[in-house]
Formats: sequence, structure tokens, C-alpha cells
Amino acid sequence: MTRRITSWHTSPSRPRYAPPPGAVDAHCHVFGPKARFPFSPKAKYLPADAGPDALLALRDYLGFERNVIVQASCHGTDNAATLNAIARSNGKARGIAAVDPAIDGAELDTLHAGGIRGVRFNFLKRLVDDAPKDRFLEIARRIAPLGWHVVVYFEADILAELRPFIDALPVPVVIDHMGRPDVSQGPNSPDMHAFRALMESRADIWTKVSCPDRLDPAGPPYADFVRAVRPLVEDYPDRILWGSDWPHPNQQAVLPDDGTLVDVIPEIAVTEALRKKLLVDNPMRLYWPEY
Ligand SMILES: O=C(O)c1cc(C(=O)O)oc(=O)c1
Repeated sequence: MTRRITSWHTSPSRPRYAPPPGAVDAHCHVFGPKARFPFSPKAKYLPADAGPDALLALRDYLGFERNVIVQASCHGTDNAATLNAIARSNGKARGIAAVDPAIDGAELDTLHAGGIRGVRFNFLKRLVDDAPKDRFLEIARRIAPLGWHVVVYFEADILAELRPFIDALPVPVVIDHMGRPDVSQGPNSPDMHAFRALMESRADIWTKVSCPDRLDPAGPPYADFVRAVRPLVEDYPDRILWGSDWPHPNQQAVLPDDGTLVDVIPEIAVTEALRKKLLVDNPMRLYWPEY
């Protein structure tokens, strides 16, 4: 693994849709820069540098004000690159870390001071070697006093197997990219039924209605994604978040145009009130509750 991948569009279009003031991109990442923040020896992909300068410039270009930076799997459990990006944002970014179960209380406090507000549990075999549920539960118990939540990333085919684990989590839960349903099957598919059952199972489960580029292989204007996801936005308006997913880890065949991704927002959230919840009120409640 030597070739470094550029997984993002280097000249995205400017979106036609203008997000409301204070909009939060609640799922994005940084890669490196590698010279200061080397990738994990266990990384499953080796990306080109996509550091805070590029992220903050894109934020402004797309019309957003804040970011939630999710530790990318290529950085393992060393959160230095994510913390560096948060520190560069002038208080306009917070983050989600990946941590080793052995992490001590002082290290958790340092992460909190650096803007971290949760930890991510990644169950994708193509991204991580192992996902020990018992140790994840131990971490979730440890972060509860900090008021953090957990972010869980999985694919639809393991949702049933994961249910007891998710049910046992003692803190709020955010599901990345809706647990990757097959959106081509429409809004009433078995995947969507199972996902809705999860959303119904507790009041403190949220989800990111993100990644049309990953979930809808037909590409722009992502009609299957819009048809499957719009009803979720309408039924769970207070528990949804949106994120660009920049710099789109692992995307290679087709690089998503971030302007086009922003233009999907008014298609899935069809009223101004829904868009304000999705882009401002909900992420602020979860990541900047003091505001
Ligand atoms: O589907 C993916 O490849 C992917 C990877 C990562 C990561 O490497 O952290 O994060 C994501 O949100 C999505």
C-alpha cells in the first residue's frame, strides 16, 4: 500500500442551495497532513493529505459555519490530526474520537478540552481489523460522565446482529449514514424497516442522512437516495444530522462533487423548518449544547 489516494473532487461546484446561517457540517474528516500526523500502521487506505486548511476553505465555500470532525479510520486511535483541525477552527469545530479501551480518565479529559464530544465504533470489516463489542461497551460506560455520545458505523446486513449491543449502550447513539441501507429498494424496504425499528427503539438514537454518493450508485441527482431518505427526515426531524463526508474516504471510481451533495439537502428536507433542524438546531443541541 504505497500509492496515496485523492478521494475528493478538487474543484467542486458551488451549490445552488444556500444553507441557513449557523449551518453545521456534522460529518467530515481530516487526513494528516502525514508529515505531522502519520497514518496508523493498520490503516486500510493511504490517502493524500486533506488537512484543516482545505476543510475550513471548503466549509466557507459551501456556506457552512461549523464542522464536526470524525476521526477517520486511517488514523487509528491517535486523534492528534483531528484535535489539530479542531484547534485550528477558532471554536467552530468539535469532534468524534476513536479510542483504545485502555484510555485513562486524564486522557479523556484532554480530549474533551480539545473539543471531542463522543467516540466512534466502526464495524466495517474493510476499515478495521476487529470491533470488540464488550470493550466498546466498556468505553461507552467510561465516557458517560463526560456527557458524550457514541457514533456507530455499520452496514445494513449486520444490524440485526448488532441490536443487543446498541440496545445496551448507556449514552446517546448516532448512526452513521443510516447504517447504509440499500436505497434502490425504496423507503419501505426491509433495510428501511429494520432501521426504523432501531430509531423507534429508543428516543436518544440519531442518524446522519448523509452519503448519497456511497448509497446511490446511480449517481446525481441521487433520486433513489432522495426517495428513500425524505420520509425518514420527515418522521424523525429532531434526530437527524447532515454531513458532507469530505474528504470521502475510499471514494475512487467517482469523486463526489460537494456542491452537488449540498444540493441534495433541499430534496430530502423539503421545508425551511426541516432544514433548520437538520443543519442548525439538531447539531447544535448535540455538539454545542451550551449555546
Ligand atoms: O465508507 C467508508 O469507507 C468510510 C470510511 C471512513 C473512515 O475511514 O473513517 O469514514 C466514513 O464515514 C466512511
